[in-house]
Amino acid sequence: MNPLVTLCVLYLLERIIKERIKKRKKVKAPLLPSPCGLKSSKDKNPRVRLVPLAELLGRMAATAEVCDANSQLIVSGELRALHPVFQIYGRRQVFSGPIVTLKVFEDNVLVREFLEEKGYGRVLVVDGGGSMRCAILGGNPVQQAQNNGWAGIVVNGCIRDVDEINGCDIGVRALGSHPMKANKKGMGEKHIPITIAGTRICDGEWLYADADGILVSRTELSV
Ligand SMILES: O=C([O-])CC(=O)C(=O)O
Ligand SMILES: [Mg+2]
Repeated sequence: MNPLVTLCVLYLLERIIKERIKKRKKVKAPLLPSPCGLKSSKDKNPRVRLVPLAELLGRMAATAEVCDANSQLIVSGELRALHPVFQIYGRRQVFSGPIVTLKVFEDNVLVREFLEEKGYGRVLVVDGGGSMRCAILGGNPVQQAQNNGWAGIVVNGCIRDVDEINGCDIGVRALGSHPMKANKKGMGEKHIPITIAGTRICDGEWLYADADGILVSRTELSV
């Protein structure tokens, strides 16, 4: 073959292969914010993807095992355990996912707003200031969260419609239940660092929950 033709063919082949590799690298899931304290780098930034429940459960080690295998991360503060103050609700006892933080006080408008979004396997962590005077999460938004693919909801406050919530395929943790509803003013702050159950938690960190307790990790843990 003419050397010029050979060169052209090789050049074209190289371009086709490079295009294919580029297409494969594209990830469609949304990019999460970097947890506070982490440099924002694409490599360290966890991406959310839809994970089938079976795969999720298959991959997730028990929180006790995670603690035993990661003493260095505990010493450095990258892995923390929430104080054991939460009651367990919802059908999913074991759940994990990237964290979305929300701070409200006796007001549930922003809680509902978040759970109306697609969840992509995320966990909504709500600092409700520990209020024992009303419920900031009810059965309707939990149903929606289940249908929208949220993995779980952790509430530093109270919930209501417990029977309904216990029928939902999602993990819910809260301090307790209360029959009274919350205000509807829409006050609160999204995606800010919060401190609940003795633990500082940032948006974009990872939460792992099972019957033994709740862990928060700066980054996704390989299990
Ligand atoms: O209405 C409320 O504030 C809470 C509630 O019961 C629900 O959302 O189902
Ligand atoms: Mg209700």
